[in-house]
Amino acid sequence: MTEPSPPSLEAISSCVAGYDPHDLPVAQAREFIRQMVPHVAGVEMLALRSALGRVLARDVVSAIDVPPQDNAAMDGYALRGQDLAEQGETVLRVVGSGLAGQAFAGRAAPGECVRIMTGAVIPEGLDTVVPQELVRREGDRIAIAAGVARVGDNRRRAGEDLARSETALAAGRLLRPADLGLLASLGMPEVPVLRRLRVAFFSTGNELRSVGEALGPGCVYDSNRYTLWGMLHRLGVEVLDLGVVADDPAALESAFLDAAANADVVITSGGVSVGEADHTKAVMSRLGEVLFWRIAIRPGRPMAIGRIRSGARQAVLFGLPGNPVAVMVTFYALVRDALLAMSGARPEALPLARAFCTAPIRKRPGRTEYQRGVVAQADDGRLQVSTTGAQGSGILRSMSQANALIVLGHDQGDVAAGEVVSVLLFEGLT
Ligand SMILES: Nc1nc2c(c(=O)[nH]1)N[C@H]1C(S)=C(S)[C@@H](COP(=O)(O)OP(=O)(O)OC[C@H]3O[C@@H](n4cnc5c(N)ncnc54)[C@H](O)[C@@H]3O)O[C@H]1N2
Ligand code: MOO
Repeated sequence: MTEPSPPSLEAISSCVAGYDPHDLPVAQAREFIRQMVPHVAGVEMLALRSALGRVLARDVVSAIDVPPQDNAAMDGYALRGQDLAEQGETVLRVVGSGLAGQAFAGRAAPGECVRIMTGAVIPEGLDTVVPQELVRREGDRIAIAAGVARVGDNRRRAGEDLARSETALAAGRLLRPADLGLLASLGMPEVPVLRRLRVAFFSTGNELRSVGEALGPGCVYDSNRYTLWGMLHRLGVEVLDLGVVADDPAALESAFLDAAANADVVITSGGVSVGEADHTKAVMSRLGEVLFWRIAIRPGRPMAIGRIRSGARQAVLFGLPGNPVAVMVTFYALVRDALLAMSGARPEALPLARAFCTAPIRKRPGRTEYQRGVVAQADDGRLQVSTTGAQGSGILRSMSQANALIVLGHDQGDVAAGEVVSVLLFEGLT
């Protein structure tokens, strides 16, 4: 059997309404990429802790009730709700006690109750737990005032967290700390996850020097491999750093072939604009099916997208612009979700918060802008945002100082002080 060949880039572009490679709105670029990227196959079983940040390969269905039995939510006394008097005091005899992991073995008759601790199984026939703070104890009796307890209080039901046969987590879930705990609560020592996506990356440009090297005249240090490494690492993909590649056709070709032979995705930075010195675009085109877009985005206008072949293998290519902020913005706006989808994860839209601007922002309609912002809580409790200052796409400091991206939509014009905008917060709890 042969694998069906993926649709050509031309076929995909004809399916994306409003596709214009010379001025491509971000939404259309994202839709194109969504249709283009294949998904990894291959499942491995991992010990629970090793599965953090990995993609669940199959639905996990609970084989047990969690909790397995009705149990107490408070330290106090388990009783029959029916015994609670509507008026006056209810007086009950204490006939034993139940601890978590050591249930009360006897039976409590009407008019009797059992001392119980949080997590202990509620004895048969009893249905209500009254916290000890609400009870007056005298010898082997307790007295409860009318109205302080109702039938069913503080009873945690069997299966109320997860019922047997219920889907606990669906395939495609990117496993977070709570998920590891949930799987552990089902007693699962191992979990099936998809293999990690392999992403190779390198920087192009003769002016680039690696950290630790001396800077010659006209040279700059290569920062893109560090931001890219960080963003990829956080996504949980396997990263393959192929270094800095000189702007030389043979060196570029060998780097692309190496990358495509060993990875599912190749990400480069630099050499995708209109400059004369660059061989990058020519080599990309020779080795695969590659489009050179001009996206209606700022920063990050030029970008190469396509597929590169190495023998029988084919890798998806993202040729990001060289400017350091453009690399990060295009990664978050266009590449991140694609890598998650390729990894088999169900895409979850990044949460956009709303904040008011402390100062006006200039914005031209007809492109999506991602300005670097600092979000803080204003005195009235609302979120406010201000830009980090100069927004040039070579000013990486703006990204480092920011704690959010201010996302100004395609049709948005100038923003007035006090106007509310969308912000993409960098840090979350997950
Ligand atoms: N005439 C035009 N010039 C430019 C255009 C345009 O449309 N017409 N677009 C500009 C935009 S927007 C961008 S973005 C850049 C993208 O150019 P390239 O992708 O070809 O990138 P380079 O020219 O190689 O580099 C741009 C800039 O970034 C620095 N750089 C590159 N790689 C790294 C790295 N790994 N670490 C740190 N800095 C890096 C490089 O030194 C350049 O300064 O083109 C504009 N020009
Ligand atoms: O699109 Mo470029 O990234 O602004 O400099």
